[in-house]
Amino acid sequence: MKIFSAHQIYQADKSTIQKEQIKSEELMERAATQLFEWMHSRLRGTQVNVKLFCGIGNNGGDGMVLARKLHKHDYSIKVYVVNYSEKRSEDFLLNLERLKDSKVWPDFINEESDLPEISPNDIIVDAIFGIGLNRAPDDWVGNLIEHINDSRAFTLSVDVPSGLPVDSCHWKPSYVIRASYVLSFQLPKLVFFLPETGVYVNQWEILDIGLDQEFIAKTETDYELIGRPEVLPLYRPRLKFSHKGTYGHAVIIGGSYGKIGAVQLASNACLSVGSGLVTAFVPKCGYDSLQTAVPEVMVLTGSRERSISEIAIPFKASVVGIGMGMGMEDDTVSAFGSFLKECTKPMVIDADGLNILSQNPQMLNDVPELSVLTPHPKELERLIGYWTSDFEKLEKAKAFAAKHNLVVVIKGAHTITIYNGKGYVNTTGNPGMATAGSGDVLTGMITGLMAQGYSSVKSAIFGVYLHGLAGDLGVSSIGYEALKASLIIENIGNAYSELFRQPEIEQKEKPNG
Ligand SMILES: NC(=O)C1=CN([C@@H]2O[C@H](COP(=O)(O)OP(=O)(O)OC[C@H]3O[C@@H](n4cnc5c(N)ncnc54)[C@H](O)[C@@H]3O)[C@@H](O)[C@H]2O)[C@@H](O)CC1
Ligand SMILES: Nc1ncnc2c1ncn2[C@@H]1O[C@H](COP(=O)(O)OP(=O)(O)O)[C@@H](O)[C@H]1O
Ligand SMILES: [K+]
Repeated sequence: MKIFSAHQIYQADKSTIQKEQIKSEELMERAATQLFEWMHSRLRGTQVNVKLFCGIGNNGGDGMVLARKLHKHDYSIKVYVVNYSEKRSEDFLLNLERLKDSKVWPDFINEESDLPEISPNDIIVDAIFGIGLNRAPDDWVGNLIEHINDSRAFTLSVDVPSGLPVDSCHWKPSYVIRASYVLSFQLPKLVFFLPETGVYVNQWEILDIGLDQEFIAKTETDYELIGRPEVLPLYRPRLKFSHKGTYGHAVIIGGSYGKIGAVQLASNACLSVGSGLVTAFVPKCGYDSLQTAVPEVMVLTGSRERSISEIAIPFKASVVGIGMGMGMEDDTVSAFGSFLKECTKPMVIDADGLNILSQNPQMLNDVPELSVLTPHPKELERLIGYWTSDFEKLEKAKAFAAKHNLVVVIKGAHTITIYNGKGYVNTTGNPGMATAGSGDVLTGMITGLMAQGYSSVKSAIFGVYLHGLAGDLGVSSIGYEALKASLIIENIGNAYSELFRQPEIEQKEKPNG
């Protein structure tokens, strides 16, 4: 699903209004009707106190329409207009009048007003700011937002949590609504998925307000949300008359004394995702344990006992995944540098491979184009330098990837794959995956997909998605805390199956036989 910038959403709005020959107030009515129906289908007339905090722009206008509809259906409501500016939008004013016509009189809150009482049992509708936020709220509005957050009442945000910037603008973390639930119009917003801003969004859902589909389809976006519909077309079915050679021979290079497990996890994951053959290259100390732990993986060793001091692969590998647990001994660094010079095919570089590149940036020139780098945030910072916001991080990562023609996988709760100026935001995975070795598993999976002939960027997007899905299936049986990286590997097969599982409704509708 595409992720639009605020500017693109305004354009989609405009295009819809023009094409359907409707007034903007009708689009607002449509959006707010969706909000109302969402609430009404859940509350079913329950007598709770709904307190609506509405700004003076169109987000506030949505709140006005919602209030009118809730009142019409006999809900107990109280409406507050957060009067932060004189520049009220036309549709806000129109719907303020309509609300008054239906005999609801909002309280106007300004700098001088006392903070309204909120009980933890109230339901708050947050319609103060939407995608129009262009600077941090004034202190008195910020104090009101803090007051709402402190109330611990269930808070339903309209479109976005108020105070959260949709695109890069100045904002203040304490002046953002901590939304229990966000009902966002038509398309998801990038900030829902970034570590700094995503924490304000507990759960979110998209409401289809019928924006111009043709406009949405033809608009190029900087970011895309990757879910099942996006990854299914990437899948390449296994062929009946194929053999193990069809699916490539991957080589996983890494490990050092005490860190052979990283290679074991990566090579096991590489096999489980479908690579035809996998060879691991490790220092001598890793030989016995690897052969015992994963008999399907072939093992080559260097001449040193505890670390890699030279890399020699006596056959043509389809793809190499390198770096996990490898260490940064001087010999290892020079072996890695020489190996990069010899390689021309895209590879996957992780962990110490990335750290070596950070310390020896001239080596970046030898990294084959279209290689996949899989940094976690600390490794990324070593590569691209410090950033002051997630927006800046993404821009720097895009510039870095473009400069070297690489795919950069920024790992995190929502891993983002960067390639060719675009970011692909993953939707699978869970906090149980914040555990030792889960990154090694990902590297193995991406390498294994490349071995089978998937392109670098498709391997990264698909691998990240499957990895998260395998983690989600893993925690479903044992919970977050107990998830170990090896259980992610065990669930790779289930993750593939899950991709093709029919939703239950469709299954029920299938004719018998
Ligand atoms: N296609 C859509 O997505 C639709 C959007 N609508 C609503 O319209 C909203 C956007 O409305 P607006 O553009 O009026 O913007 P907002 O309602 O988000 O903000 C109101 C105005 O306040 C000003 N402002 C920004 N930051 C401020 C600050 N810190 N202090 C004081 N003033 C500030 C801005 O000039 C802005 O236009 C969306 O979030 C959504 O709720 C719906 O009504 C209809 C359809
Ligand atoms: N909170 C989380 N939610 C979803 N996925 C997560 C979370 N924390 C970590 N992960 C995933 O787990 C992996 C961790 O990788 P990494 O930090 O390199 O671990 P390691 O070095 O131990 O292998 C990444 O793929 C990351 O996206
Ligand atoms: K809002």
